[in-house]
Amino acid sequence: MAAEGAGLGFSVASVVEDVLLQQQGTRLRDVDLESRKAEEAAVRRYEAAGWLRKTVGVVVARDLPAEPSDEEFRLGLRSGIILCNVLNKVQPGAVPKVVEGPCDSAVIPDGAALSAFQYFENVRNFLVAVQEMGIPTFEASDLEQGGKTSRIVNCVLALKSFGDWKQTGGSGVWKFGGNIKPATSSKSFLRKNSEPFTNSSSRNSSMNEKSLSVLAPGTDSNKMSGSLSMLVRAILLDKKPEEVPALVESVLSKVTEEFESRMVNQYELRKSSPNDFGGKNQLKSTSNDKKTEDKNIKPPRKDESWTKSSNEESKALLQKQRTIFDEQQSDIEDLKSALYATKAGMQFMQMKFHEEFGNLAVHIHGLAHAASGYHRVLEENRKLYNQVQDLKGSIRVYCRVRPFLHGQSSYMSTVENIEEGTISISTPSKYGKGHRSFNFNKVFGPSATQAEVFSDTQPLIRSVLDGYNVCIFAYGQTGSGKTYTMTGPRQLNEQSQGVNYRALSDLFYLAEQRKDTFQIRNSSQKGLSVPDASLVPVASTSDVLDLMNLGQRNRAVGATALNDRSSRSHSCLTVHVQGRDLTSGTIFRGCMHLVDLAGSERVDKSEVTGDRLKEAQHINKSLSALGDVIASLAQKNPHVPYRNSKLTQLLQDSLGGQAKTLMFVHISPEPNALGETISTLKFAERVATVELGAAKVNKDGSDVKELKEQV
Ligand SMILES: Nc1ncnc2c1ncn2[C@@H]1O[C@H](COP(=O)(O)OP(=O)(O)OP(=O)(O)O)[C@@H](O)[C@H]1O
Repeated sequence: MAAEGAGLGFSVASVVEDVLLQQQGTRLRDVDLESRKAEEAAVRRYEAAGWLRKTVGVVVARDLPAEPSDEEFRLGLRSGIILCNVLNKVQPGAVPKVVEGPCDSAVIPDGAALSAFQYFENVRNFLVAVQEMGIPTFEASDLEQGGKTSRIVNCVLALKSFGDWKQTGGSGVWKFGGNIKPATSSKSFLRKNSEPFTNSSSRNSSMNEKSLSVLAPGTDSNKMSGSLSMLVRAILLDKKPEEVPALVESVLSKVTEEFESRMVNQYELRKSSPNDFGGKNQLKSTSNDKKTEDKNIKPPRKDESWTKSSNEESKALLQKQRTIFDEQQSDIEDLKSALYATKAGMQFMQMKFHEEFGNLAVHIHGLAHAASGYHRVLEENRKLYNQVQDLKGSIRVYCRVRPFLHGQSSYMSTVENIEEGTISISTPSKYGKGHRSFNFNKVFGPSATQAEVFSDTQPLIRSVLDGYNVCIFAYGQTGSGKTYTMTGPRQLNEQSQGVNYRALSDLFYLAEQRKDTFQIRNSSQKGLSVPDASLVPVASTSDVLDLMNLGQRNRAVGATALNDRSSRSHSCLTVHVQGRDLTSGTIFRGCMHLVDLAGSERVDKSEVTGDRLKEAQHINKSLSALGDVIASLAQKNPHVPYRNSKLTQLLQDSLGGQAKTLMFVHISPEPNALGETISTLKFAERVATVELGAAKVNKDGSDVKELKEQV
C-alpha cells in the first residue's frame, strides 16, 4: 500500500519505510536493496536533472550535469538560479527577479558557501512560489551538505508534472502523485499570490492510486510498492517462521505509532499556521485506497468544518448577545426616561401638595377665626335670648279653661269672656248678675290645643340648655285639666301630647343639634332634697316617659266627687342638664321641673273624710306654701319661705333668681265649681300681678320687640 495523505504532507509508505529501516538497522544495508534504492533514486534524479537542463538550457544549467550524483545535483541547484529560471519557464513571473550571483560563471567548489544574498533570495523565492502553487517543497537545508536530495528531486519532478500538465492545455484539475516528502519544518513560506487552480476545492480531495498511475506513470508509486516488498522480504529473510507474527506485530505497532505521531505533528503545524492550511492542501496526491484517503483527509475536513461551524456559531452567538445587549440597553433607556418622568411627576405633586397644604392652612386659619366669631355671636345671642325671656317675666302665669266634659253641655259656663290675658267670670250678686276679671300672661279658652298651650313654653326649653332653671307646674282644682295639660288624655297621639312630652322632646332635639359645640348630659350636682327620690340617667324622650309612667303608677290616685280619677299627690319630674361649650370650655348647668300638682279644691267640696281629709289638708298646705313662696318672690321679699313644705324645697332652685317659672292655672267652667274657680284665680293673679306690674313698662312692647329682633 502506497497511499499518501497529500494534505498531511507525508506518505504512509515513507513512514513504513522509516520504521522498517529503524527496525532492521544494519539489515537495510543489504547490498541488493541499497543498490536497488540507489538505482531508483538515481533514475529519478537523472530525470529531474534532464528536465531542468532541457527547460532552462545548457547555459543556465551548466553547473548541473545530465546525470548528476546526489552531491552534484545539490550543488548545481544550490544557487537557486536554475530552480528560479525553470519555475519561471513553467509559471512565468512566479519569481519576479532572479538574482544572478557575481560568481555565477565560476565553478563553485564543493562546500563553498554561496553568497547569503543568493541563498536567501533565490531559494526563498523559489520555495515560496512552489508552495503557493501547491507543489511539494523541500527544506532550504536540503541544498546543503547532508541534505535530503530526494525531496529536491521530488519537488523538481512535481514541477515537471505541472509543466507537462500546462503544456497539454491545463484543462481539468492538475494532479500530482509521488513519493513526496515535503518539508515538515515549522518554517513556512508566505504566499505572494494565488493561482486559480490552487483554490480549487477539488484540489483538497485526495487522489486514488488509479488516477495517480494514469497521470503520473513511471513515478515512484509502483516502485515504492516494490521497494516495500523488498524491504519486508529482507527483514523476514533470516527469520524463523514462528518469529514472523511477533515481528510483523512489532513492525505494525511501530508503523502505527509513527504514523499517529506524524499525524499529530501535521495537525499541530496546521493549527499554528492556519493561513497555510489551504496552501498545504493544494497539492493532492492520489490514492486508490479510499479508506486511507478518508482516514487521512477527514480529520482536517472535520477540523475545518468544525472551525467553520464554530466560527458561525460564535458569530451567531455574538450576534444574539449583541441583540440582547441592544434590547437591554433600550429597556434601560426606557426605564431611565420613565424614572425621570416619575421623578418629575413626584416633584410636581410635592410642589402642589405644599401649595395645597399652604392654602389649607390659610383656610383653616380663616375657619378658626370665623368659628371664634361665630361663638362670640352665639354667646351674644344666648345672652340676648335669655334677656328677652327675663323681660317676659321670671314668673309667668297662664290660665286654661277646661271645656265641658261629656254630658255637661247644658250647663251655663261661669266664664263670661276671654280676651288674650284677661278672663271674665260671671258672678251672682245681690244686685243681679255681675262679673269679675282676672289678668294673666295669657288665657287659653276651652278650644285651645295642646300645641298652642305649649307655644309660650317652648322658648324656655332652650334656656335650660343655656344654663337656666325652669319650673313648669300645673295648678288648679281637681278635675280642671292639670294632668291633661302636662301629660295629655289617656289616648295619646302626636297632637294630644302634653307639655311634658313636648318639653322633653325639644330638650333632646336641641341637645342633639348642639352636640358638635356642646357636650350635654344630665346631672345632679347638689343631690336630691326629696327622700326616696331617685336619679336615673336618660338618653331620650322615651327613657324619660318610661320613668314618668313608673312614677305615675306609684302616684296615689283616687275617685273624688269631682274627678273619678283624681290625683291625690304631686307629680314632679326634674331633668338635670349639663352642657359644656367645646370651644370656650364653659360649663352650663340647667334643670327643668315638670310638676303636676294635686287638686287645690277645698276640703268641703271634695267631700272627703278621714285619711282623705288628712291628705287633702296636706295638699292644701303644700299648695299654700307654694303660694307663699311665689308671692314672696313676686314681691321681691328678702325672705322666701321655701322650707315650709317639701314641694317648695324641691322646687327651690327653680323658684327665684334667674329661674323661670311657668304656672298653668286651670279652671273648670261648671257653675258648681265657681267658688273654687274664683279662689284659684285670685291666688294665681296674686302671683302674676307683681310680674305683670314689672312688665307693664314694656307692655307696649318696644324694648322687648327690639330685643327679639336682635335675637
Ligand atoms: N282641655 C281639655 N280638653 C278635653 N278634655 C279635658 C281637657 N282638660 C281636661 N279634660 C278632661 O277632664 C277630665 C279631668 O281632667 P284631669 O284628670 O286632667 O284633671 P286634674 O286636674 O288632673 O284632676 P285631679 O286633680 O283630680 O288629678 C279628664 O277626663 C280629661 O280628659
